[in-house]
Amino acid sequence: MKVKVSRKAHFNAAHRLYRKEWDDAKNTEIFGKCNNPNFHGHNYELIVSVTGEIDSDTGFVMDMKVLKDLIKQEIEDYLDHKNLNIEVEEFKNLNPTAENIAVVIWRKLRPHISSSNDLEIVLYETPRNFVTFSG
Ligand SMILES: Nc1nc2c(c(=O)[nH]1)N=C([C@H](O)[C@H](O)COP(=O)(O)OP(=O)(O)OP(=O)(O)O)CN2
Ligand SMILES: [Zn+2]
Repeated sequence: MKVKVSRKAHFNAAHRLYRKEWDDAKNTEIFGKCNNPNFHGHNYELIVSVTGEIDSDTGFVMDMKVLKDLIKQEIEDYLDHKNLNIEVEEFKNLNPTAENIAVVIWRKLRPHISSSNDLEIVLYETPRNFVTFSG
């Protein structure tokens, strides 16, 4: 019997969507206002879910306090109030789209989650735009 436990978190970050290899006309055609060279910010909302068997001793799939601390250390401290394109190594050569940010978050958390549990990332870039990644 598997159960999914989830923790919400948030961070604020700035980004610009563009490809260095494309000229400004092409970048504006594809990315529109998101190609503004002055960057813009989002209040990202993150839902991290871990699915697995309930431990018969603790009653936990995973201790939510441990999950909370893990998200703070690995994600919030790493991304909050950052310019993703400039300050975050993974995005120096990778467009910081919601899809790519979700994959980066999954890769940073996965080594810390029990291999017998599944990990899912839901990332809201705006209240109406969100992506889901499960590895
Ligand atoms: N597949 C993706 N498409 C877009 C992404 C993305 O990460 N993946 N990102 C953007 C922009 O960064 C931004 O998220 C779009 O903002 P906007 O279109 O203004 O979205 P809103 O939800 O604020 O728009 P409403 O009109 O208020 O619904 C673009 N595309
Ligand atoms: Zn944006």
